[in-house]
Amino acid sequence: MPHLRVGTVALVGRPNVGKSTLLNAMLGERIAIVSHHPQTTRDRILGVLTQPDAQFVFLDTPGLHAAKSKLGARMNHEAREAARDADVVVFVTSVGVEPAPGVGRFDAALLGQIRDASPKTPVVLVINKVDRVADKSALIAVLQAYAEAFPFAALVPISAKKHDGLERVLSEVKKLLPEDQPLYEADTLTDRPLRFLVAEFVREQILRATREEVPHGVAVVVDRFDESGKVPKIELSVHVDREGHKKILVGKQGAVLKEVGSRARARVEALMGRQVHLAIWVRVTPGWYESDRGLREMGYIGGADTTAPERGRDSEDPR
Ligand SMILES: Nc1nc2c(ncn2[C@@H]2O[C@H](COP(=O)(O)OP(=O)(O)OP(=O)(O)O)[C@@H](O)[C@H]2O)c(=O)[nH]1
Repeated sequence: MPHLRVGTVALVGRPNVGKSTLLNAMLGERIAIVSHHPQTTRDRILGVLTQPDAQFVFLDTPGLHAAKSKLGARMNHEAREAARDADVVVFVTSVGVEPAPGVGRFDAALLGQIRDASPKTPVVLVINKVDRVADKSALIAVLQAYAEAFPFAALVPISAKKHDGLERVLSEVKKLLPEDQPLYEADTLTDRPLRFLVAEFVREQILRATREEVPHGVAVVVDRFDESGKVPKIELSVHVDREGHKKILVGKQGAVLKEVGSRARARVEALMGRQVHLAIWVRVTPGWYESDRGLREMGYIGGADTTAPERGRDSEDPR
């Protein structure tokens, strides 16, 4: 039997550098949610890629950032843990149209944290969004600066969006994985329960449909997942921080929520390969992300199950 390279790979980096886009591109399926808002990813999402000679088990971590709330502290913790647990860390950074020729202060701090948390774990640097750079020679100074700042196992410029350089990322990571038996069946894509993905798909569409002020206070919870009928019925609550956010999210005559619902439904149907019915309620739950209770109820503490405990329906907007 041929030896397989098998192991866990943590994708780590600042918010919004393109970690979820990279994961989705490598997997060829859209699991992690993507939006233009920083801190879109709040949980570690496991995606599995099986090749004839390797199995990559990816952890997509929330972007590391300065903690401003309990939720932020939780995300930092998750990300550091992922780096510590993984066989290989892929450190993702991104460049602007005119790349600054050094290592950003924040990246330098993060790399220090990774080295402290897991000094022996090999780290591959991925410089994403190079499609934005017209003069590619500007990347040389960036690569040099990063190479001097940290003992990376490899440095790979890519464009996750355009699927450029992905094979090279995979081949560099593969070299660093231990030899082992596969951890998952070859057709496994993720270990996340379907209900988690459904809640994430709805949250993704909300982030896309709303502006700056709404997204950080949004949590989506599956209240009921009923597969007994011909068409599965999924009921979800969207928790927002303020009455004003609810107004924005619902939109004039429910137009925004309707759009969110039908786009999310299309993704769920594509994933499940069948028709589904989504019912979404918007509820005002001020400051849920500031208390342990709130985080637990939204599924951010104590497992990834996004099913809510029973609670009163305080503010409803059935679609
Ligand atoms: N131009 C360009 N944009 C990209 C590329 N990769 C990702 N983006 C964009 O960057 C934004 C952030 O991408 P995400 O994949 O959500 O970033 P992330 O690092 O997972 O973000 P967090 O969830 O906040 O940690 C989105 O608007 C993407 O479309 C790329 O290769 N080129």
